[in-house]
Amino acid sequence: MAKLNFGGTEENVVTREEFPLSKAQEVLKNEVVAVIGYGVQGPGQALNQKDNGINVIVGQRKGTKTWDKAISDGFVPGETLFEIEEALEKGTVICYLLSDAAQIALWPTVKKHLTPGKALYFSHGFGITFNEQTGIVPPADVDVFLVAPKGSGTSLRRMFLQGRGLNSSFAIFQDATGKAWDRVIALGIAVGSGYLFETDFKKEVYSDLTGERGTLMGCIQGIFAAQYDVLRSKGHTPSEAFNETVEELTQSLMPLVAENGMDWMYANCSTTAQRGALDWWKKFRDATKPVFEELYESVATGKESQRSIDSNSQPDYREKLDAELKELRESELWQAGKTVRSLRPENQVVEA
Ligand SMILES: NC(=O)c1ccc[n+]([C@@H]2O[C@H](COP(=O)([O-])OP(=O)(O)OC[C@H]3O[C@@H](n4cnc5c(N)ncnc54)[C@H](O)[C@@H]3O)[C@@H](O)[C@H]2O)c1
Ligand SMILES: CC(C)(O)[C@@H](O)C(=O)O
Ligand SMILES: [Mg+2]
Ligand SMILES: [Mg+2]
Repeated sequence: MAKLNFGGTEENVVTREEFPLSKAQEVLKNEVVAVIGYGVQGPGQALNQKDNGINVIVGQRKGTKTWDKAISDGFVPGETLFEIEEALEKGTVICYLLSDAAQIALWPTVKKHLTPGKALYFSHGFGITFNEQTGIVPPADVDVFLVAPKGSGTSLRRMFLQGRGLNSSFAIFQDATGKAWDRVIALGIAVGSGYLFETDFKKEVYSDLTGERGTLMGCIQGIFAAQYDVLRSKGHTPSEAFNETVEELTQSLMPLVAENGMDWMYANCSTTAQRGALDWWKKFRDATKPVFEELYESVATGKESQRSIDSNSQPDYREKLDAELKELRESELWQAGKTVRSLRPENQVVEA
C-alpha cells in the first residue's frame, strides 16, 4: 500500500498501479459476485464489474421496476439475474446493496446463505456499526468488508465510462479466510474505484452520515435557501437571487475549486471578491460549527441511524419522501433554477 502525505498526515492508499484490473480479475476469477439490490449503487457497481470481466450476478425481486431495469441494462434472467434468494445461494461474495433500512428485513435470509468462506460486502459501515439497531451480526467464518464509493452510484458509472475512477473508502471488519485484503481491494478496483482509502466501519459511517447531512447535501441546501431568501426579501428578482446563489457556484466557481483548490478559485476572482470572502468565511465557519458538532453527536449516539431506520421502514416511506422532494422542487428557488438551467446552450431546443 502506498503511504501518501495528506497535509502533513500519512495515510494508506491503494493505487491502480499497485493493484491493476488484471490482478483484480485474477483474484476474483473463481468468485461469483452477487449484487443484492438494484437501487443507485447496485446498477453502478454491477455494470462496472460486468464491463470489467467479473462474474457478476444480480439478485432482485421479480416483477419490480428494478428487475426490469436490470434486464434493460443487459442482465439476463436465469443467467445473470435471479430472485434474491437464488442469487444469495449462488454468490460467493454477497454485495449487500439494499437500502440500509431494507438490509435489516432481509438479514435473516442473507445470514442463512453465508456459508463458511463466503464474503459479505457492504458499501457502508451502517449495518455493522449500528448492529444493536440493525441486528446485523455476521457469522465468524465469513469475510466481512466494505468498499464505499465516495459519491453517487450514478457518478460511479459515469466516471467509469469516461475512463476515470471515483475514490472509495475500504475497510475490513472480519478476515476469516486470510484473503479478505485481496478480495476487498480486487472488488474495489472491479466496481470502478480510482483510489482506495483505508478506514474502518465506524469511521466510514460516522463521516458519511455527517457529510451527507452536512456540506454535501443538508447544509448546502440550507445556506442556499438562507441567502436566496435574504436576497428576495431585499427586492432582488428570482433570477438574480438564483444566479448569485447557485448557478454561478456550480457552473463557474466550484469547477475551479475542484481543479485547484479554494485559494486558486479566490485568486481567479476580483480583489474586491477576495477581500470580502477572506473577511467573511470565518464568520460562517463559526456560525455553523456548533451545528456540525450537534450533527456529529447525533450520528455518534445512533440518533441519525435510528431515524433513518424508522422512517425508511414505513410502508409509505417512498410516498412521503417523494412529497418532500416535490416541495423542494416546487420551491421558488428551484423553480427559478429550472428556468435558468433551460438557458444553458446544451438545454436549448434548436428550432427546425
Ligand atoms: N446511493 C449512493 O450513491 C450510495 C453511495 C455510497 C454508498 N451507498 C450505500 O450503498 C447501499 C445501497 O444504497 P442505495 O442508495 O443504492 O440503496 P437504495 O436506497 O437505492 O435501495 C437499494 C435497493 O433496495 C431495494 N429495497 C428497498 N426496500 C426493500 C425491501 N424491503 N426489500 C427488498 N428490497 C428493497 C430498492 O428497491 C432498491 O433496489 C447502502 O448501504 C448505502 O448507504 C449508497
Ligand atoms: C452519495 C452519498 C451522499 O455520498 C452517499 O453517502 C449516499 O448515501 O447516497
Ligand atoms: Mg451515505
Ligand atoms: Mg457518501
